[in-house]
Amino acid sequence: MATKRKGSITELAKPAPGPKRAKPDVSSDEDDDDLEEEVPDEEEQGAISRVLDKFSFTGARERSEVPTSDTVSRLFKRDELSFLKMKPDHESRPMWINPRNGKIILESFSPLAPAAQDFLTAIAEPLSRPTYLHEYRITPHSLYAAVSVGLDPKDIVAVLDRFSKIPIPDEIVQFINGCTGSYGKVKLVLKHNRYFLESSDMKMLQILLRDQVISEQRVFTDVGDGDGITKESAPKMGALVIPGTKIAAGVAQGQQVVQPNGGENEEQKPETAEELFASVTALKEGEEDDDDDEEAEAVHSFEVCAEGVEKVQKQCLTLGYPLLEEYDFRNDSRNANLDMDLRPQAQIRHYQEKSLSKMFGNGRAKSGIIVLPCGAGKTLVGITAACTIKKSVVVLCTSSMSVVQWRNEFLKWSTINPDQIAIFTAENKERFRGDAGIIVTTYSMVTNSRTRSHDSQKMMDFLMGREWGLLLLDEVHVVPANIFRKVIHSIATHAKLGLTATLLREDDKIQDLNFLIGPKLYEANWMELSEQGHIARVQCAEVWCPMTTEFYQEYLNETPRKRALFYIMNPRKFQACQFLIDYHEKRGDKVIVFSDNVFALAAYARKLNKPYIYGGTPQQERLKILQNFQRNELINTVFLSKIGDTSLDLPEATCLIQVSSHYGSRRQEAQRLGRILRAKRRNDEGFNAFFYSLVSKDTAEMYYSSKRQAFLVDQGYAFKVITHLQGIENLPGLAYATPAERRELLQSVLLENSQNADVNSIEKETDGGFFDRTRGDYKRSGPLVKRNNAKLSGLSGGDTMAYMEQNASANRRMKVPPGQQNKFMRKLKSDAVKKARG
Ligand SMILES: Nc1ncnc2c1ncn2[C@@H]1O[C@H](COP(=O)(O)OP(=O)(O)OP(=O)(O)O)[C@@H](O)[C@H]1O
Repeated sequence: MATKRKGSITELAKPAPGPKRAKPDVSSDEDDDDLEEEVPDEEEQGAISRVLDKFSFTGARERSEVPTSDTVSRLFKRDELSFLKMKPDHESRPMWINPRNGKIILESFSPLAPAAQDFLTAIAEPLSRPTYLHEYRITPHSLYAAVSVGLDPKDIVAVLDRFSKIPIPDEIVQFINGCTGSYGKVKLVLKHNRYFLESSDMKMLQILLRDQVISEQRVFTDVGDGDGITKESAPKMGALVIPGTKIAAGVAQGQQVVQPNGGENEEQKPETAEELFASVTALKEGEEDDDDDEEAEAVHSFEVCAEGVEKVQKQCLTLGYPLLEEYDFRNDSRNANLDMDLRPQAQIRHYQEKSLSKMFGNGRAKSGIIVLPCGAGKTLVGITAACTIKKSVVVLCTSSMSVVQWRNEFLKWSTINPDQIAIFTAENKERFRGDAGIIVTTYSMVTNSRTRSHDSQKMMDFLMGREWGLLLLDEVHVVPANIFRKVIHSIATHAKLGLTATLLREDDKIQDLNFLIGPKLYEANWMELSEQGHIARVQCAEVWCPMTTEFYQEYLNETPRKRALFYIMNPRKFQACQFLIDYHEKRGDKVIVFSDNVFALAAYARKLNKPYIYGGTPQQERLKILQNFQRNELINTVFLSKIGDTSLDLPEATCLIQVSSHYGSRRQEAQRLGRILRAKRRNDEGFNAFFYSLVSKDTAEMYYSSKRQAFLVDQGYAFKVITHLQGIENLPGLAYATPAERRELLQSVLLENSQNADVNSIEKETDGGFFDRTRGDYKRSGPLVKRNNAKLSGLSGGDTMAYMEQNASANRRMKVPPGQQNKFMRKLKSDAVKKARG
């Protein structure tokens, strides 16, 4: 495809020269997603939605053109496209574009589909990609990302027209032009620890400077201080041309081969789909290396203060001029080089290379986000980016376990000297040797300022007192949480690369990543990677387990917040779990059973005589269990709480059974599936990994289950429903087979429910601390124990992740309205009021 591409990313890094359903009857404060993620701040949300509104698809068409003459068309609502005139050769073209909402539907079985898919991932957001029809949507953010990787609006329209069954609607052309006109024209550049807004279009900077929010953040620089605009010279910015400066955006636009609306130059008309796509994208990639041949263009700039960068970025987005962040690392002589290359055995896979080419397309490093499925090798992508930039790096991870894994992966894949890669966790506060190096740490280590020790503070001063070449953000979807976003600007870094498999949050803050980190540079297709054998093929099933009469009775009698334990501990669910473990162990599979609920986790594991790991399991014991699981033929099943959701590299696991989960979290479902996507035997013909979600029938769990699956279904996974497990009745030693056993189990569940109704013990895994349920306390000193009002999520391992937080609005939501407070609370309050009044 990329005929003119000169150097691959691998070479660069190698040594030179070489749908909504009714909610169940649970109280609102039990909704997981509210607990887990913040309600968007109105002001922040407004900024983004204003931009989106500015470019939204509305208009008369939407209401008037939905046909009413037949009964079927109505069902398609806004996706009813029969009014559109098809091109005569529409059958050979793979795509429809909906003029009402910018939605694109792609026939994935068309011979042109692979090329169209490559193009669409560059310009649109993938919505769903099942087997035959894929859905994408063009949004302002997706177009911003397209421009940032070097695409020109005219070319975008032209290629769309080539693939489309209908002529490109005017609305779409206007939308594309409207969104892209100003994108990528203004850049945020870090030079000598100072931030500058840079543009080759002076008028753009003038518009920005007229804005009060931006001008307040401006720093006036001395005359002759390089690129700055002085206070005196600011009004006549036309005079401020920096001679000999290269093209600002660094986005070299290729020669236009295809023209809008099918008006292509016949002589240059590309023959194949590949050529067509290459004419727009690959050609540019090749040409972009020809920077030196380009005519030098003047660049204008002004400085903004470091503390005001987030405000400026947000305001620029609001005004419709999103900032592009690029790092000219090859010409950075101020920061020391880090002697590090990829080892020869590191063979970057094609999708890894493609994602990195979006970051380094023009020889500079663009900040942004790369989205790859779990187990597809995000770590190696991050390492390759670091080896390409060859400057100091900070890596931020979600847990101390992944900190260790990241360091090990750096040592495995790169030639970095072990002295030059240091770990900053509760146990380790080393620095690297020499002028340049890598620090791997957790988000919570750099944000937790209250309990900081002397050594930690020294380390933080080190992190914040120097310039870094690259900030690698693992699991970047956690960044929009208020506690983490501050840290992004306190570490002065030239380039930021966010990595995630699941660019989704249940709140709307995922959009904030566009200005906190940068645009989404690349998103891989899960199904495609699984077909190519890079990740395992997975069979997904939801197993419906009927509730036993006695459990269902108690379930119905309980208040919504106490119901969960009954559907989790349902004896029929337990039996299904036992049966599936037995079946898969006999097949030779290695099985992981997930339970967020720690009581259930321990109860299931003990009854089945299997090892289990939760937040309170000491590090040594965890490692021992995991090693046994990997190497010992007798240990084929391990039970894990939520701590196993992410960053656990267990290539042996081939079957996953989920008995309890974090309500409707789509992200958790995807991350759990990720644990078996690394299945070692994935390349064997006909080999599948298995993912079972056990759901108690006719309970709230069914609602949550369908909500959880939404993301994976959009990625093309099909969930089968199993209503009966053949042969379960005949399993020797089937647990809870007699009414007496089931009654006993019910008693223990009732007891557990009443004991834990008043205290919510929140496990915390950060900084090596953990909640020991047997001792009822944390094993570390410091204010790590958190007790608050009854919340069932605390019974689970559900609060272990570093990114968990309760914000003010969540607390507000939990507040009981004055009239509904209990007597004791009312008395306390009135006593306090009386006391205050004297
Ligand atoms: N190019 C490659 N060649 C060989 N092995 C690779 C390559 N890329 C990744 N791997 C291996 O694939 C496995 C998964 O990689 P990695 O842990 O980086 O996945 P991930 O995308 O970070 O997953 P998760 O999101 O679940 O953490 C690792 O064992 C890694 O060594």
